[in-house]
Amino acid sequence: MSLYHETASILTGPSTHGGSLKSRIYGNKDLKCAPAQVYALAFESSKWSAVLKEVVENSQLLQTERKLTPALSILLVHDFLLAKKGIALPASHGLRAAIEKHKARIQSEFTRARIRRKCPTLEALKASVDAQLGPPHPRWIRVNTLKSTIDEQLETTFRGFEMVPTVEEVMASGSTGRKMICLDGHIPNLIAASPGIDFTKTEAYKSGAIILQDKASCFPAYLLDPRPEDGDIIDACSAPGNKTTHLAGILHERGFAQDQCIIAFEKDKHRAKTLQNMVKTAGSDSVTVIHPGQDFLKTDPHAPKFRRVGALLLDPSCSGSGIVGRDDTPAFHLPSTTSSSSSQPSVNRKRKRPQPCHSSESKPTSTTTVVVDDEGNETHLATPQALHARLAALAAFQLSIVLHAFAFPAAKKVTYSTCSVHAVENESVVLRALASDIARQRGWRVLRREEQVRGMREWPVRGDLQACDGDEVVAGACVRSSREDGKGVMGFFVVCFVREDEHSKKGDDKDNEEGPYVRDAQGRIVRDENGIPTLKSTGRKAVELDMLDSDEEEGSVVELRFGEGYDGGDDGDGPFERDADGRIVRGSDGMPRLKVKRAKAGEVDDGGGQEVEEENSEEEGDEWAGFDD
Ligand SMILES: C[S@@+](CC[C@H](N)C(=O)[O-])C[C@H]1O[C@@H](n2cnc3c(N)ncnc32)[C@H](O)[C@@H]1O
Repeated sequence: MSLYHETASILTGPSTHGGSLKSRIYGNKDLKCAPAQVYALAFESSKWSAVLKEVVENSQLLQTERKLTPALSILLVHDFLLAKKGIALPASHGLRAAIEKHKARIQSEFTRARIRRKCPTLEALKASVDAQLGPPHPRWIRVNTLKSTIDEQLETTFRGFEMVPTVEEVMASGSTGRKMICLDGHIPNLIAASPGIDFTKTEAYKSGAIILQDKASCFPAYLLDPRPEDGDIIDACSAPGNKTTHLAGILHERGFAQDQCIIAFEKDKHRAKTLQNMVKTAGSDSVTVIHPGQDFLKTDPHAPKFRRVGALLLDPSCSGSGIVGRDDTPAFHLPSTTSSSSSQPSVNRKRKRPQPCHSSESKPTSTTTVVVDDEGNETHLATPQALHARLAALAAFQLSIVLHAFAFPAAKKVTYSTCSVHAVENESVVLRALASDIARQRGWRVLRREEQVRGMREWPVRGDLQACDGDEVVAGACVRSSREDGKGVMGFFVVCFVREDEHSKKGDDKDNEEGPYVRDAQGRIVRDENGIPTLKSTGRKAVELDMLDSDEEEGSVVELRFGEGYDGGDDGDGPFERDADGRIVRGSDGMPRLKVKRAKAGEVDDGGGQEVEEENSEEEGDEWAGFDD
């Protein structure tokens, strides 16, 4: 089979098999031609196909040359007009002859197509066609802090790269061949590198020291802002594990609380294997408990093993509309086989009419909508009804995931994200979740923009106000990104929900965003030799040990490290007094009230101090779930 036949069958074959164009070509063991050659032809012809479609239709090629199919005509005309060496077939070959005998007409139709686009030269037309692809996507690389540091990577993997201040410069370097990087200004430990550079062969990639992860995909773990005092963290929909390992990296930098872990669910057993591999390579297997093949929706939030779950990351399956064309493959436009120039729909998208050179509106207009499943397989939905039904089903599932997360008793923050651009999967799910009974009962609300971690607070693209029913707070809390906004990221959406009782105290006070404890430059809580954190509000330790042990028998001193075995109580609630809702009772300075047996009246004497009260006498053999931040 010739290069043209093989490429045509890839481009017109069922795109629901095998994922992206690149993976369909490189993963195809039956290809006779070199995959790189097939990919180059497929990519370039697709890129030019809107122009070439007009050339083929207006020169009536398909009506006169019956052996040509629409796909073959685009590929052959592409090489005839634009490839340096022309059509890669012997001069006597029937397909080449079928094109070359119409040489004059094809060339004049090509000139007409250029003039219709108001491009004075071929160079201008080429620039216009390239511009339709949008700015090239940078390579986003997250340094895995479990295994390496930014400094180490700058000295090794990125040695020889030019450091520039903006991602725009990095994106532009794709066409110059220069190797540039910039440190991202929003997400810690994230690097943007020049488009097209393959890092999968590097030692750092193979060892898990770097992870190739789009910037937007780093938003959820960063926005969730996991902390030692959050207790266990659930990643509800985990595979392949980008966000699971990101959570681990953030917690590692802050210092995992003892026994604190990430609980990762993945319903699909096959994808769970990928997750297991990724978690292992990233070096986070010791802190991650994977539930392969387990449906998060079937978990019991009230099960004892989840009682310490303080935060959940939800990244459920979605329409994938934000990642269409993630391998930067443009749509493949097919010419009509009838003599009318009104064409059949393109395989992906078609333009309504040619756009002039330098037009800011020269993007193709969608005619069919593509949804991408978790494996990267694409399905083309031709009618608005089909799309509507698909999105409604997805949104119902996504909402159920959010509401299920809201039910975890100790949960105080939840992020919900999709790689969809559709409001029905994004802002609408947020509104429906907020209006739910469980959200109202338990006090769930959105984490307002001004309360978010710095990088997310400063990210400029926010939720759609109209889709939020005009609610500016909700729209501001929602974080969006799109491939078209020139920031080099994929289409994405994320929001964080918090429990009202936990966050209402913080208000707009930026100093409080780090929680109530003093932290060092790395964000780790400052503790004394006993592991006791120091409160910002008082500058004192959160709990004075000596108030516990004065009447204690030797060896029965309560250890107050996060999550560490606490043998001072068997009610599962740890050493502090709790109210009817299970919340730790505090004094006016935020100090938790101890319920340790026989402890003396060990108050904190700064005015707002409280007494350590005598409590349960059966405080043995249970674990303490950590400070309730
Ligand atoms: C968008 S992907 C998650 C990507 C992942 N968070 C990452 O960053 O690498 C959604 C995943 O959720 C899984 N999934 C879907 N429904 C689920 C459920 N009810 N319980 C657990 N996993 C589920 C899918 O199999 C899929 O692997």
